[in-house]
Amino acid sequence: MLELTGLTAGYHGGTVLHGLDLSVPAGTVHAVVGHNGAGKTTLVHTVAGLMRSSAGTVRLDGRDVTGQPAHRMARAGIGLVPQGRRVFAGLTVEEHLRLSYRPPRRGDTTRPSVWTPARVLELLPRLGERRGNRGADLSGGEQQMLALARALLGSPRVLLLDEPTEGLAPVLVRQIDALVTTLAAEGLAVLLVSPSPAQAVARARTLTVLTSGRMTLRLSGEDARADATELHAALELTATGS
Ligand SMILES: Nc1ncnc2c1ncn2[C@@H]1O[C@H](COP(=O)(O)OP(=O)(O)OP(=O)(O)O)[C@@H](O)[C@H]1O
Repeated sequence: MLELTGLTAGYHGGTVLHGLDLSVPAGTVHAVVGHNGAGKTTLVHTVAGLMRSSAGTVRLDGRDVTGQPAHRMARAGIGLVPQGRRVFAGLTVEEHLRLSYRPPRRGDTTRPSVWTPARVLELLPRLGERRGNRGADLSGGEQQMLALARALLGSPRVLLLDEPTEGLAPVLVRQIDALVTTLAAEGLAVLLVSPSPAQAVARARTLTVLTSGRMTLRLSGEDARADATELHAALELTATGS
């Protein structure tokens, strides 16, 4: 379970994220939807320990991990799939997997799942076919799979997905969506940030609309699937979306 209370963060003394409260129970997807610049990446980076919050708390399965640096957040069980994938151009798939593999500490039985490179390749067989290829030679979809593989190899409790389908063809978007559902069913708490209400509505137990760093709407995925009018209004979209 990931719990954020009053989370506040920004850059150079300015505030971008204004006191966000949000919780993601294990085994569920919480989608944060908002336009470019709404603060989605700031949120993800703050939770992942890549930026410091100026107020508020981050709790992981009840434990306060606020203000821990990124490597400790990763150790504590936060897996980040960053926007833009961030794979190393010169390293092969196999090298990425080897370098990213961080088994849980001995005796830590609290992870929803333990991921080894072999298990990751079972989930993402395309990476196995491309294991000798360098990051630069992979397609966008393959790079996205590799970014996901890297996060899983820390056997996380929480998965932070920052616009995981950005720039991908519809068939790959569907594959990523299906993977998100599979991973949540494994017991991971998934925080998915997306500019696309369609993707969020399809998968999420709960949705939050973020506008200029503030929550402007929260609703259940079930309600949004039945009637997305309120969601679209919060995003200032027409009922047909755009
Ligand atoms: N490194 C930075 N230094 C200063 N301001 C920043 C920095 N990164 C982001 N911002 C500002 O913070 C605000 C929120 O940006 P953020 O990247 O979190 O939004 P986002 O919702 O993820 O948008 P996008 O979909 O474009 O990634 C924007 O006004 C942006 O200009």
